[in-house]
Amino acid sequence: MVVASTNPLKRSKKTKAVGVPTIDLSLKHKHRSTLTGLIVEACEDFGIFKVINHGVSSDIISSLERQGLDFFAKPTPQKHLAVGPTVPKPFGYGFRNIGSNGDVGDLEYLLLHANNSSTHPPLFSDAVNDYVEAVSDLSCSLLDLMAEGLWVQDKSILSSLIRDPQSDSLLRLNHYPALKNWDSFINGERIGFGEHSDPQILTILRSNDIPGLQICTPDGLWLPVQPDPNAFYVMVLTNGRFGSVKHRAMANSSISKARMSMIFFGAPPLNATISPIEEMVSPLNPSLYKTFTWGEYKRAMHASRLMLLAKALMAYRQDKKNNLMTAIMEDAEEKAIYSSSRLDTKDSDDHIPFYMKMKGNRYTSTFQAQELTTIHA
Ligand SMILES: O=C(O)CCC(=O)C(=O)O
Ligand SMILES: [Fe+2]
Repeated sequence: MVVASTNPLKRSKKTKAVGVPTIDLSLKHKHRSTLTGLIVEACEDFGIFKVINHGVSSDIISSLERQGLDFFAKPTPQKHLAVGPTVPKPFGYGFRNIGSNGDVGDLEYLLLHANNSSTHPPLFSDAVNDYVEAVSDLSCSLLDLMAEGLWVQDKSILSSLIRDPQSDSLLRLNHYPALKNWDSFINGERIGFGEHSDPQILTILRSNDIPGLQICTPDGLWLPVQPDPNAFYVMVLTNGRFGSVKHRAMANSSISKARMSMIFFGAPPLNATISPIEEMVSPLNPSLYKTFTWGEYKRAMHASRLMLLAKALMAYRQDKKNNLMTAIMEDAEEKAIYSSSRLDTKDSDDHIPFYMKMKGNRYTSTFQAQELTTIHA
């Protein structure tokens, strides 16, 4: 099955070409084996591909897009209210706005549990459900094709995890507001969503026509991905053979239009055991990871992140005068060097949104200092 890969992506020389491979799903019936081969190649060489003729109705996509944009256009208190006070963290509405001196540009988002409608904004729950159903089906078709391409005996071994009613799949809407004026662009490129690899089985991303998404090549070069509102971008991972590509999103550089991306993360149920697909393991290609459940994996990621953030907060408090948080920390286990970045001057001490980069596992996150204090106490 699937596990996160910390290995660099395995790519051949031919992947130097700029551009992401396109997978035409209309070939599914007549040219199936060609298609499965192309999907496997795209996963191995790029870690990302674009899907066209995917069969998801444009009405379903535009309905969620319209409702999402209406939601983000509301004043902030109403956005919090619209998702409801009972929604447990981390679901609901979040924002990241760390000001003009910070490393991160404007981003706000809505994070929903795909299978738990209590996390869906009641105002557009139907649009969310329709979209989730359509992209889950697409994910399952792609995973079945992938399994076929890998000559895995049980073709539905991956898709059955997503189909499971208990699957831990998520839906995220990211909103990158338009620039207020060209002056806000004087600092050049700003990062809207820092570099990371998604940990789930697969990611299905769709954005409107405003650019922003970038992927990282094995040489460390950032390549912009051309936005295509009629297509989906797919990232997949499994036992180091397919590495989910490292990516980031730049803050919006359009003065007239917001960028909105809608991202489905297909994940197993929390209690599902995560181990490599049997056919992928051999004496020459042993399992890279010990077996654990998806829930255990998520908890471990969360714990290491919290530890890091607690340290960063303490460093920030010690070095508040110049408002620059330079917390360089060594993680005892991983010996990874982490660096963090600047904080907003405008927020109060107890409520500091901050952003940091962990070089060790390339995870970028924004947390509220308030939450941290509680956790740390
Ligand atoms: O908004 C985007 O285009 C990318 C966001 C992303 O990578 C994520 O939400 O995991
Ligand atoms: Fe991502």
